[in-house]
Amino acid sequence: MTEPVLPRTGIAVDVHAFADDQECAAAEDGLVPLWLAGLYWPGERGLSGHSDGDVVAHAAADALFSAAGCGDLGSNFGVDRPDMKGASGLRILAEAAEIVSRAGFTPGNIAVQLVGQKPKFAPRRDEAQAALTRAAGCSVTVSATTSDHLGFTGRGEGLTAVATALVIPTP
Ligand SMILES: Nc1ccn([C@@H]2O[C@H](COP(=O)(O)O)[C@@H](O)[C@H]2O)c(=O)n1
Ligand SMILES: C[C@@]1(CO)OP(=O)(O)OP(=O)(O)OC[C@H]1O
Repeated sequence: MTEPVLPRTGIAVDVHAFADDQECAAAEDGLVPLWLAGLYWPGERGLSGHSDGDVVAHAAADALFSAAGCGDLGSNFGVDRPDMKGASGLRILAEAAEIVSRAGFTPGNIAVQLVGQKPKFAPRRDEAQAALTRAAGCSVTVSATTSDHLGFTGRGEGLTAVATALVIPTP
């Protein structure tokens, strides 16, 4: 009997700290820019990272790798590769979708939840989902929640994103 071809699910979490005062002082206009869910957030303190620190895009990419059994962010992009310095989350997500497709899987959809007090995400949800969906080549939806001022996200020390993805073995 032949095995049924089933979709596969993946899961991922990404965390980045907000840039500290020293990093902001070293930045061009005194504030590290925030890149989140593929969008620039004017006036908001940015995240630390080797890349642009976009937790939403990173969690989305890592969930695709998880679903396809293609390793993870670090095994595909390294943790300090010079060519990834400042890399945008949208680039990482697009490249992850490409890697997964080459491995024989069609990305089905990705669902991400952002955890943090700010920025207030909901007003820009449609814009963010459109940018992420374009990069991934499949539907990406994003919800957001605070942690009720609890923990490191609640204290405004950083952001977390949790993601699931579905991929379908390409016939
Ligand atoms: N960074 C965030 C966090 C939350 N939201 C929206 O607020 C709603 C209520 O959040 P609670 O944590 O108090 O349940 C949430 O459902 C989101 O719609 C947001 O936009 N940005
Ligand atoms: C994306 C990568 C690329 O160097 O950079 P970081 O900004 O460190 O982000 P992280 O989510 O910790 O994943 C690791 C890296 O692959």
